[in-house]
Amino acid sequence: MSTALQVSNLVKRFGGLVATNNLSFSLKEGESLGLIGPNGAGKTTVFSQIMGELRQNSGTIELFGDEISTLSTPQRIRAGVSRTYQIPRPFGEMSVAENIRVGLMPDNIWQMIVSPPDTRRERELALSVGFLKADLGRMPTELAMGDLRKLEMARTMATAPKVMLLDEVFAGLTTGEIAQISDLIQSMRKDGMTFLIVSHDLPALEPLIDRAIAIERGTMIAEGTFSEVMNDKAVQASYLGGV
Ligand SMILES: Nc1ncnc2c1ncn2[C@@H]1O[C@H](COP(=O)(O)OP(=O)(O)OP(=O)(O)O)[C@@H](O)[C@H]1O
Repeated sequence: MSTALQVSNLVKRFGGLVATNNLSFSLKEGESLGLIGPNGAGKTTVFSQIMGELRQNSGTIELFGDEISTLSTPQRIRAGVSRTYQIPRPFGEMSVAENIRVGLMPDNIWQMIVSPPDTRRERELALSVGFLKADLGRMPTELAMGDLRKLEMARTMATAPKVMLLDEVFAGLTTGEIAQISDLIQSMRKDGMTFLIVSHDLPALEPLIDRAIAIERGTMIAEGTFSEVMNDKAVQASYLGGV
């Protein structure tokens, strides 16, 4: 199995704060890795560097063997990595269907102008995350947090990623919605999708991952199976310290 994502010796500083401290980890194709750590540990900052929304001070990020650090965010999305946001970021003036359409847009500007929207695929993606047909025309302002998170998933899936970074996809969801998104992630795993998942909902996270890494103040403190990481003394101290 080839390596999908390789993060090596990543460092990110915000002034005097070291938010990512010489962090290295890799994901094999089709693997699902949990990234855990208390509030402020630096999880979202890692996602932002992988996507190119933040530039690392040093270190490398390789996607399927190619260094992607010099690429723009849209170029990285085209290369096959896509993320959801902890705070959903829909286009406010666009409906559910139109938000998904943005993710489905072809790279080529001319194709974008001449191709009609793929409404069948928009509907398919919306239904797969749990929307009803009647929801397609709804505007983000009408959506509850659970629906906004579902829209994040659908928009991310629309870019046809090979590696998906999921940031707190369960926050604010009902038990039923968590089950629905979990089922969706599991079915994508069966189809070979590679995942890096951040979640404070550890019971929901556990069945979705093959391995976990724990970070504190940007530094990796444990790596292993979910139970190995959760039983690690440094991880337990880190969570207790964060309460
Ligand atoms: N743009 C920024 N400028 C300055 N400091 C930042 C910036 N973004 C994040 N930080 C700091 O970097 C550290 C890591 O933040 P980050 O949001 O990555 O943590 P996190 O693990 O995702 O937290 P949470 O679980 O609360 O979402 C924190 O101390 C945060 O205050």
